[in-house]
This record gives sequence, C-alpha cells and structure tokens, in this order.
Amino acid sequence: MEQNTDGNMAQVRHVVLVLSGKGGVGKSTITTELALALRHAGKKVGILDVDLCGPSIPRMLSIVRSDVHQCDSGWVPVYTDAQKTLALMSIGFLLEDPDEAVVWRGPKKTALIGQFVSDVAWGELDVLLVDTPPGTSDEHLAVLENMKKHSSIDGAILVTTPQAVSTGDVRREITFCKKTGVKILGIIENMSGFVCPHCSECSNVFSKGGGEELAKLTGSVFLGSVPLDPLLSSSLEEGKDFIQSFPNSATFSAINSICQTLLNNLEID
Ligand SMILES: Nc1ncnc2c1ncn2[C@@H]1O[C@H](COP(=O)(O)OP(=O)(O)OP(=O)(O)O)[C@@H](O)[C@H]1O
Ligand code: SF4
Repeated sequence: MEQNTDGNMAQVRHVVLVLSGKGGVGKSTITTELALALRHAGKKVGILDVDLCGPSIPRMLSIVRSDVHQCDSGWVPVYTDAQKTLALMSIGFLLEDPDEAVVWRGPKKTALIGQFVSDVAWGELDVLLVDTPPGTSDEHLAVLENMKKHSSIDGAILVTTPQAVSTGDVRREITFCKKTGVKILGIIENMSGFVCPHCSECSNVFSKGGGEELAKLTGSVFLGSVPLDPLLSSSLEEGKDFIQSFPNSATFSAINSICQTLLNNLEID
C-alpha cells in the first residue's frame, strides 16, 4: 500500500508503530534490530523515537552525541552511515545531557511529537518505524493525530515477553489499536528462550509460545519470536550492529524471518 502523504512525509512509503504494554520488554531493541534487518534487506529505513522519557535508540545505534541540523524543510535526521540508509530522530539528540530525565507536562510532549511528525526531512524512505513509550498514553494519541494529518499509518507491531503476555497490559494495547482504528500488523514475542553464550543452545528458561497463543486468540498475525541472547544485549550496549556481527546466529535468523514477514505483509518487494 503506497502512502498518501504530504510535506516531509511525502516520500515515506510505509509507517509502522512499535508498541508494548509494559516497559522493558524490548520494544526499542526490536525497533533497532528490525531497522538494521530492513537495511540489510536493501531498504531505506527511518526510526522516529517518541519514547520521550527513555530515548534509548541513539545509544543502541552508537550515535548518542550527534547534533541535529536544520535545513529549509525542517530538521535533518541523524544518519548512521554515509550512504544514508538508516536515519534516526530522537529527543535524545535535543538534550544537552543524553542521560537527562525529560520531565515535561503533556502539552509540551504533544507539541514536540507534532513537530517530530511534520518537521523531520526524512527524504525517501521505504519504512519509518515509530518507537513509542510503553502502554497507551497522550504520546500515542499525539502520534496518531499528527500522523493522520500528514500520512497514513500501515499499522502497529506489538512486542511482548512470554511473561508479559499473560498480563492485561498487552490486551489493553490490542484494545487501543482496535479503538483507534490502527491495524495490528502482528505480535512479536521477545526474550523467548535463552541462548547460551557458550554453546548457542536455546533453553526455555521462562514459558514460550504465549505470543503465538495471544495472536491466535486475538485474530492477529504472529510475526515470530526473538530469544534472550547475551550477544544481542552486549551489541546493543556497545552500539554495534548485531546483524553484521553475527549473521549466522539463530537470533539473526529469527529477526530476519520477522523482517521478511513484515516486508511481505506490507507488500514491499
Ligand atoms: N532479545 C534480547 N536479548 C538480550 N537482551 C535483550 C533482548 N531484548 C531486550 N534486551 C535488553 O533488555 C533491556 C530492555 O530493552 P529495551 O530498552 O529494548 O526495552 P523497552 O521495552 O524499549 O523499554 P522501555 O520502553 O521501558 O524503554 C535492554 O538492556 C536490552 O539490551
Ligand atoms: S547450555 Fe550447555 S554450555 Fe550453556 S551453560 Fe548450559 S550446560 Fe553450559
């Protein structure tokens, strides 16, 4: 589906929200790895980080202390590479200290999200991933309202862990999508099993399969599961591209398979 867009969103073909019912389930991790996998598949990708209180993506992509510049049409996003295949806009770039806590009231957050949606000069992108805060908040509504003014949203990906799946949070997220008319593109189960750093064997320390069951129950697509992999967390800590570093790992296969399913669902060649 090609987007009906205007302004800075005019050349952004697909917009996908990344949601989670709870914090800490790996939403930013999945956003980052999906972006890297999409780039690996030859796509031009952008990430809009509207997790205003915990902007972790600049660190995960090792571009923490980058400056945002202005151009005639707005803010130029920060690119991870000279070929400009992966672009990021995050509040983290606008803070003097990247570890500074953002304690803002709703209207100020909503205004910044409005600017993020309209004023970032993305240029041509195949996919824009929007990393949102956990739960459903004013920020989510602000993203939806502002996106609808300039673009159309393809849908949302829901990230959960095997434990979080049994809580009400993820169901509330599904209800939010239904009420706001956002299509659920699929559910991803993160931290699904543990990959041993010594022998690469995957053990099911916690339960597994809840994400798939939830997808069946709610009539959603199950996009796949990503194991808890110490090599993935150390890559994220060091801001290294896991996909480039471990192309033969089971975790890469899992992320890549989710990426391919997403490309198929969005009908991107
Ligand atoms: N599959 C995984 N394997 C190893 N570590 C992981 C995995 N997924 C997430 N992590 C680690 O778990 C921590 C939390 O992940 P992340 O910041 O992505 O969560 P989040 O859901 O975006 O949190 P929040 O929205 O509350 O900021 C990070 O340190 C990340 O490196
Ligand atoms: S999975 Fe095997 S190698 Fe890994 S910690 Fe357990 S026993 Fe050791």
